[in-house]
Amino acid sequence: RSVRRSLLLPPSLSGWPIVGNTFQLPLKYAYMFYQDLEKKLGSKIMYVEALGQPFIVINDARIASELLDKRSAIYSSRPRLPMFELIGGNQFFVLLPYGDEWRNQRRMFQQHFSKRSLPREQEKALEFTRKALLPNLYKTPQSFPEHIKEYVCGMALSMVYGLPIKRNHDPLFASFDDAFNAALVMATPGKYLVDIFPFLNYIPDWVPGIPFKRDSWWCREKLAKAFGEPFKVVQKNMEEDVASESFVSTSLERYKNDPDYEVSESYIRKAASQVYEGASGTTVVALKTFILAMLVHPELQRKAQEEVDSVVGQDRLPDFSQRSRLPYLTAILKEVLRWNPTVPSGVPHMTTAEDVYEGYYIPRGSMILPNTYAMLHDEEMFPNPKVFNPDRFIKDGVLVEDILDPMVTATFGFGRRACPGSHIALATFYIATASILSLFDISPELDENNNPIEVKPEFIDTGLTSEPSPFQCKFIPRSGKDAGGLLAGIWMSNIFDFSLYTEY
Ligand code: HEM
Repeated sequence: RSVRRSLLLPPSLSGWPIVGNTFQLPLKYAYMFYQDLEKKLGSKIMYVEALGQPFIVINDARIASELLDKRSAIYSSRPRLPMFELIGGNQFFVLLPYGDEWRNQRRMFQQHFSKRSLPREQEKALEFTRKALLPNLYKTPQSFPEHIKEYVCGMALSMVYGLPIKRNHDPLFASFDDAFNAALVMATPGKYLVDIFPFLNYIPDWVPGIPFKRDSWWCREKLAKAFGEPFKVVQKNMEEDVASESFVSTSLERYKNDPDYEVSESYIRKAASQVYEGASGTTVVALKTFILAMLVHPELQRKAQEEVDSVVGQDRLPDFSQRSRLPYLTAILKEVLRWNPTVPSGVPHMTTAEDVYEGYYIPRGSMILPNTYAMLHDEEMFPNPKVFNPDRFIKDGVLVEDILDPMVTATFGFGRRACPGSHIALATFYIATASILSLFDISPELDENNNPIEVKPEFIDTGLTSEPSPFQCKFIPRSGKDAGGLLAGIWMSNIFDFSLYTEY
């Protein structure tokens, strides 16, 4: 029996019969629209409805935590995206509904990528920073967006499959990118009628000329090939006893005596694809936002460089031992995550039972949108939220505690679905940024008359992330530092495994 009785839904826009608010809701920059809507409705929890689907929008971190953290037993499912399921997108457990398959894949992920084993991932991040990111920025700085992407994706692939990755243009990147781009285009909500009318899914496969079926087979094959091939290589390497430690090899070993081995193997293969997907776009966006912030605020860049130099010194590169002694850099990284929230609309959750919150009725099957952008741009908590100002997070050289911390709250989601890779993301974010600041000045590119090209920070809503609009800049080795010598020292050292950059 419903608890609804005479309860009201959260404040809402008035809509039309049947279609509800469908035509009032924007497809792009929805997080800004909902931030404005909060002012109109005077509430940080709101209700909208599109074609019968209820949405609860939450603009406040406390409310999000009350519901998604504290009542996570009923707030942890995901909405179904029929086209995404057809192309095999449900192999990414980020999109699986709450249930056993999701639980099993997430458990496998957390067994390998636990906080306890962070030092292993830190070592990998350090290695890729020093042997891929920094040399690439040194040699061809103008291609920095490509270097950042290859750095993050290479590291993710190495963590997952343990296969050697080339420093540039590894064939695995192309195959994964190709599959992902195809999947992203197809999964754009509303591109195919099946997303709006899921019953179309029941048209038998033999009926000719159904575009969504044809396209979905094509894309499914691409995804299966991209994720299947490296998985098979790891299995072969394990048989020959030459596999490196990775998520796939350790998980296959862990479950080898499982009576349901075949099921576990398929979960491991699917969960592996998730790491690449989870890590790549998000971490790349955070790093690009950092570069943009440093470019347009040279005075803050200088201050952070001074701090890094004073702790790390002139003749070596940063490592993880200095992390806690760099509070100003930490404040900058918090501000980067706040200024341009990486996943501004959050990833939607779905309720599996009806609920009541502060007298408002929350229907079962509601899509819950934790509006990260609104939480991190709350004017009361963060005055002038559009201004990049790391001083919000630090006072007299000490990190302040009575402020919402974007490294802990909102950025990485909520409750049982919160990002299980946040510790790896933050470690990568730290080591990449500290190393860049230590070795390079990020400065404006010059035009044909040798005048600095002015860059205005702008961000594009890609559907999932908020990506800085393309911009140019230069990475100039810092004066007084022997950047080339420091990098050469790393290449000569035998601490690192050079096979990392052999051909795949
Ligand atoms: C700056 C970097 C990153 C950001 C901002 C980010 C953010 C997020 C967010 C917002 C979610 C959804 C949380 C929710 O539903 O409440 C998520 C889920 C997830 N992330 Fe991340 N993430 C980042 C990096 C990573 C990395 C490096 C990995 C892997 C090593 C990763 C793996 C995952 C996985 C597996 C999920 C799915 C969790 C589930 O549905 O149970 N993420 N992430």
